[in-house]
Amino acid sequence: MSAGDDGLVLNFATDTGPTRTMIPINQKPRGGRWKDRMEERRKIKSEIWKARKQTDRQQTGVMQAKHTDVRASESNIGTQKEQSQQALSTVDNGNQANNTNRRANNAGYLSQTNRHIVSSLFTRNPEIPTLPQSAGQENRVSSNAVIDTSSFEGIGLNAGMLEYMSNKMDIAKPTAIQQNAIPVLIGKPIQALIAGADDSNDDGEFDVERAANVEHDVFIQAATGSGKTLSYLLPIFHRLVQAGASATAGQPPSRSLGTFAIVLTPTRELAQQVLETAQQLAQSAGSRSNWIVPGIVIGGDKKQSEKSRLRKGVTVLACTPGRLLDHLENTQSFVVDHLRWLVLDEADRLLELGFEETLTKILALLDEKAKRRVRVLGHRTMETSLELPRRRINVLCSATLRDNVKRLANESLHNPRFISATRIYGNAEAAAAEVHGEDVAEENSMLPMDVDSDQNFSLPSQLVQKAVVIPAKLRLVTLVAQLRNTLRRLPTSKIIVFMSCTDSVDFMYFLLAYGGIVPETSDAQTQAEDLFKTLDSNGDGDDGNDSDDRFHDRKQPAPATADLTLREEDITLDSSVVPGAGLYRLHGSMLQKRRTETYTAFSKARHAAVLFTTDVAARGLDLPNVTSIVQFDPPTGIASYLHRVGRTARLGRSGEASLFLLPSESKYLTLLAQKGLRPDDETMEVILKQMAKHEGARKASEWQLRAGEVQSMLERFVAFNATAASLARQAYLSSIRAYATHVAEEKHVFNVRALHLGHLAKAFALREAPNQVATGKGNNARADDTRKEKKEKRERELAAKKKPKFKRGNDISEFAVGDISAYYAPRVKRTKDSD
Ligand SMILES: Nc1ncnc2c1ncn2[C@@H]1O[C@H](COP(=O)(O)OP(=O)(O)OP(=O)(O)O)[C@@H](O)[C@H]1O
Repeated sequence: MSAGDDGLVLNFATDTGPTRTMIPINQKPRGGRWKDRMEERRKIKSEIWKARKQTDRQQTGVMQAKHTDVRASESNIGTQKEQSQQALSTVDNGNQANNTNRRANNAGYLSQTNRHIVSSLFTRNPEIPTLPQSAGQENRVSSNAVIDTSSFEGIGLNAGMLEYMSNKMDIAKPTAIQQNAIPVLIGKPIQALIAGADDSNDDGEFDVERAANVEHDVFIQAATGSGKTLSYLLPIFHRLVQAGASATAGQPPSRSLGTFAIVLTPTRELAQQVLETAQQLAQSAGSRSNWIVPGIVIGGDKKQSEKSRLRKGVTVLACTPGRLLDHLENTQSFVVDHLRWLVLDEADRLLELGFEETLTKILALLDEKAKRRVRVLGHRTMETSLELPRRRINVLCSATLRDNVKRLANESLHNPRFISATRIYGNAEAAAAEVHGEDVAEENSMLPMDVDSDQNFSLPSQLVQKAVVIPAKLRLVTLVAQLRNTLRRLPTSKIIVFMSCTDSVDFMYFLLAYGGIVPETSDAQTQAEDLFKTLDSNGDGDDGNDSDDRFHDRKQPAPATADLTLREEDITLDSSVVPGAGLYRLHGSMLQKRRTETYTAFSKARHAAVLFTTDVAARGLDLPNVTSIVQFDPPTGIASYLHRVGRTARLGRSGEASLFLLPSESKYLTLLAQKGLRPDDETMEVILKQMAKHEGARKASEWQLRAGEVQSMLERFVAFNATAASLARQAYLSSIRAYATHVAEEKHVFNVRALHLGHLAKAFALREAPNQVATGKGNNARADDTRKEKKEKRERELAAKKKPKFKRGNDISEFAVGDISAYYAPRVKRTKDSD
């Protein structure tokens, strides 16, 4: 093993051995004319091929049985094709039935003569196991839609706001969670209290217990896309508007009173989204409520401008935890004396991202400031005359009810109500008893005790979930097929594709943008392309009628693709691989400005759009009209599954979500089933056949040919474009690293050692054997690595260093490539997506 090698490199090397048919170096024909050498080479290969043919058939028995309909046979192939193959002499497909694939594959490997031997897409794939029976998702009736029989007026919200909401925001009726949460948060009881009594005890001191008996903290738990944001923002605005309206004439409220409500979110995008909703509600409040000013403080923005915003006064503040704590500690002009609401949105994600300590500090600081103020001024201050809650109301929102969320609830909520879409749970006595550690009747408990915390989440019932088991080699082409099929069915679809790391996002974004453009080729490559065309136009034994124009990829113009790079400023790119779709990408390593622009652009897109993203977009983001989710890389943890698929089927709309799994990962469906999630199974074959059918295949059996063509097209692009090649390698490595970070309970399903790394390379359109990926050196590639090539490579690398392809927001990306040994002992933690 060389110095740079390690276990993984060994793994790469040994893993891929059986898939190749290579000419041993000592048998390589040398000297003589080029044509003679090619002829000689062909003969040697043919010998090796024959020897292995028998083994191949046995090994590929399962896949073969499924695909016997591939009808092209060796005997039908015309003389011209034979000659062309001799000239190409690149791919050994290894069996007769897959001869049609060879034609496709040849296209991708033309420039790779005597470099790499790549196995066929459909051979030597692992067996696809029979999936556990899905429950059949019959209940398609929407579970998170608005309730037709209810109204906001009935709940008692401000009439002026309701009119604006109905006219301008198209929000006229509440959802179930809003119907339950808003009345509790409007806090009618406190108005009764203010009318008759105060909250002082017999000694004249402020009686927290007494106030707590009428102002409830709230835990809101409801399905994704059920309108949780409005269920806490509407009551806040309603009460601020009411307070402003009832203020005494001489003492109108002003923004200088500081912040009345803080909404903490785990990600910057979510904070942005909360801000936008708050701004709309501020508009709805009318000109008399001009003092209600929403604002935002998030990491990634200039702190100075945030400070000056806070100095002017922000009434309702959306923020991420790190930056909020920073301002609480360091910004003198940040007034929280009158804070009346603290909302922890997506509480489970806040905890998952490791914000527990930050939250504890924030809560302690806010409590301390509140006490100091009461000590100095007494509780009868200006804002209490504003008919606002007497103390800070804490609200926790979550779509799941995991143990850590329960703990946070117990620690941070006083006298809480547990509110779900179907019930309001608990009461003050029960809550108090719970807080004091006493046994309480189950029906009175603050949080339901009978539920398994993992199971206690709900998905919209109208959401159609699917699982597709796909061999590694076919993942990429199946993704392309899935996207094309969806856009054909729903031409203005918005699709989100979830990936495990930022490098994969960057790669897929770039690949699907430019990968369908036929690259500008060198003379040798042009010659090879011509041969491929000749081969096609002369028939190849299929039916003699093949033409270059059947599949649109070949009609693409041929601009210079070699110079294409990934540019930070490209918020969206038109896809050459999924025609008609605009592509977007979003991840935690992008500059905040770009993240915001992307989020806004994707949200506003009126055309077909595909967003590649990490889990940064999984939680809470309300991206309107998303019709489909594709989990290209499986989620880490069930909660992540839930939140990812929850980006569609929002507010009563329909939606579908597909989960891509490797055959070795199909056990994941059992894990999902244990949590009550039973996606329908769909086969890769159906997806690929659908694509072929719509793209010119005349016979059902041509689906493999079509898949091969698409794969070849993408591999060819990666081979010819330096940026794509580099992105592909980075993505390949980073995704394996990300794979090693699956949670402990799932490690037996997502075992990095079970990955076939050679096959996996194809999912990144890579033709290099993984050992070359890992070390930058190949076995037989180096033979023709001439001095000139090396010099060119050095120059390219130098140029790339001078002119970075794109600037990263942070120093390290999520799972950025680093030390290979980190696969087995990952040292870099996931970077936080916020702050
Ligand atoms: N009553 C309503 N009528 C019409 N639209 C609504 C209503 N309530 C909320 N919406 C809209 O529904 C979408 C989803 O709301 P929201 O993002 O608050 O859901 P959520 O429950 O927080 O989802 P998640 O759990 O994924 O964060 C938003 O676009 C919001 O404006």
